Amino acid sequence: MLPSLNTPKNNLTTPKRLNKRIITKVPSETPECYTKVTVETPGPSKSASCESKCDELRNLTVAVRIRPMNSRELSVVGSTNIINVHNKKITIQTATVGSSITKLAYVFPYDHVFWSCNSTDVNYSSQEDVFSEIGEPLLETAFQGYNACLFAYGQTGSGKSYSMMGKDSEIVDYNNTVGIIPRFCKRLFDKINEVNSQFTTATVDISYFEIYNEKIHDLLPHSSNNMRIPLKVREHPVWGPYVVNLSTHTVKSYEELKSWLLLGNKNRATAATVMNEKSSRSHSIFSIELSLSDTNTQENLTRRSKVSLVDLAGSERLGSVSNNDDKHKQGIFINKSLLTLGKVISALADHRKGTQFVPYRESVLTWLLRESIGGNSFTSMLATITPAHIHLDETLATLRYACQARSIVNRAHINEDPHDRLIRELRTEVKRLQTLRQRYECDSLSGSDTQIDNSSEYLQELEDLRHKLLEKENELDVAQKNWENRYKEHELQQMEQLAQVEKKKEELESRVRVMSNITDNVNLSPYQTNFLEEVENILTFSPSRKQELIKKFQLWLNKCGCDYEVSLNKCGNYVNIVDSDTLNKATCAINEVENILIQEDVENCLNNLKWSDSSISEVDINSAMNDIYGAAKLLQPHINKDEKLRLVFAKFIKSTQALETALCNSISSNKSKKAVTFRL
Ligand SMILES: Nc1ncnc2c1ncn2[C@@H]1O[C@H](COP(=O)(O)OP(=O)(O)OP(=O)(O)O)[C@@H](O)[C@H]1O
Repeated sequence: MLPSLNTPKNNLTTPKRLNKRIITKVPSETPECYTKVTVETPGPSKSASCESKCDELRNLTVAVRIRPMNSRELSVVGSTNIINVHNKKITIQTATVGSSITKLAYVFPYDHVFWSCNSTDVNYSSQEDVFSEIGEPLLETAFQGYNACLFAYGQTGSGKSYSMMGKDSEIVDYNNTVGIIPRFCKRLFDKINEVNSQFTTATVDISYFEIYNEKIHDLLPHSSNNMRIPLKVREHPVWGPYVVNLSTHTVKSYEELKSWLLLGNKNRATAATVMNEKSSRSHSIFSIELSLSDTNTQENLTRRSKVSLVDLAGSERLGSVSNNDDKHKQGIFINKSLLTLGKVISALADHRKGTQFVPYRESVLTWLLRESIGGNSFTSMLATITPAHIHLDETLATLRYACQARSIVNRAHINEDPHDRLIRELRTEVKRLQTLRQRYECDSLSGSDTQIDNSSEYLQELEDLRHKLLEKENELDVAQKNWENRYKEHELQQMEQLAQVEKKKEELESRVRVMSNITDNVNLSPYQTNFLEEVENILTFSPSRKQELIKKFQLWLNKCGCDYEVSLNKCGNYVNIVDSDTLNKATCAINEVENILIQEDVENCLNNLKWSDSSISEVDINSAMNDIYGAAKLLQPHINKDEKLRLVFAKFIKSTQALETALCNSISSNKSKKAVTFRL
């Protein structure tokens, strides 16, 4: 059942804070048997005074659309149209109550009323009329950087989907009967193309999902299987509630967006057939995120806005759904979102209670639409009704609901970086002061204006103005400089990060290149830290070149009078050097030997060596360990088959690695530099 909203019975009192009392006088020709019922609601307080400099307060804009009677309604005996529309007001004349001849007339004022019953009527509202009245203003606000939301509410079959979407076949050709969503998207791209010429870059991201039985389903999932997985809602500390893992798609044209829209509608329809009447029981939310960057200015100011276009589930009253107890309970569950929406609207509309608790989190729908209803958004509601007398109760409920929603005040602000905002505001202020100063100066020069004299008061005023302008210009200058510094700092950080990434990339590329070239007979120790140097050596030098270098090195050493024996290590990347007198050992990389061109190079190379008196060298350890790892690798496929062996094998590898580290550490602690003096 719908929430019990304050029913406009007799002279109902509604929020006083925002509006004057609207008393509709009963016209003199109205028969006395009609009791006039007046519903008092606030008119839209456009651009109401702002508490915060950057927030704009605005009431929810509420529109009502009346669809034509359908064949079922027309076929009812005595079928009558109970609705009259006059001057943005809807009057409902009820049937005779009981045995008395008293009739009731309910009057509801709205921001817009669309009479769509007969296309031949002069005041008939077409799809385009509806869009231009309630869709177009939201598009404008989205371009200014405000969030916007439009939701359609009404009884099942009252025309919500017709108004919001229209038929898919019509969307394909974009004919006159397409609904608000395709129109909004088409105009969005038309407008982007217009503003693009003014140095603005725009990005459009869309998402489309539905809520059924409190579960969220993505209608545009990356994989069709994902549609079945219900998604969760989380709360971001800054951006508020959002759907986790909801797919978003960046679109560059209306044509591209149209295909996503059609796919989403198809997915919704497919689910509807599977889940029995799902369409009228599910809420669908189509979201557009618009990002506009002003590339004309140095600061590249960016504004972002989110537009939510919502087709709510049909608001069936439970009494009309079923008398069966189980179905009744099911109905309560299905309508939970609408019940909570009613509570939320009631709480927000009731300003008398001040900042009372608003139960947003009682349903997924209200939680997700928190910012749209009573938050940072310009929001419109489209209530749809049928004029048929058989749906009087439903229609009255919808109209009361809509009437109450008019009292909700949203506080919206342009979504931009606070610094961008400061610069924008200062620019506007400077512009205003400049115009003011120019006007004063012109008036003063022409001296024609009798209003202005050259009295000291006037001169003082002009001086104050100049002073204020100078102050604001300085403030703007500082703000822009701060911005520039911040931008430079950020750019520097990015460059550093980029350099690190490049370095990593180079290293990885080198590894990939090396790995793809390494032959099977080259074993690399998993503990080698100078991996690249090691493998570069393997790749750069052919075996014959290495032998050549060893010979050349030996000759240099002999020539310098060093009694050292040199040989290549097993892997072919290091040169083993053994002092023939002491048997101390040292190693150097093969590329160091290649760099030796003159005697001084030999001296440098030998002086950098670390000598070890241990009987084994680091190279010996590496080579021996490589043999162990090689053997282990051969055994691994057999070991992998047995769980116990795998465990033992893992322990073995771990302790082997520990041994390798310990051996290497013990050598390096024994290493010492040795000054080499040549006996020339
Ligand atoms: N303004 C209108 N002009 C002509 N036909 C309309 C209008 N509004 C609705 N209809 C027709 O009424 C029928 C029901 O409309 P629609 O499906 O939009 O209702 P609904 O409120 O979305 O229903 P539900 O809640 O079950 O999804 C459709 O056949 C639609 O074409």
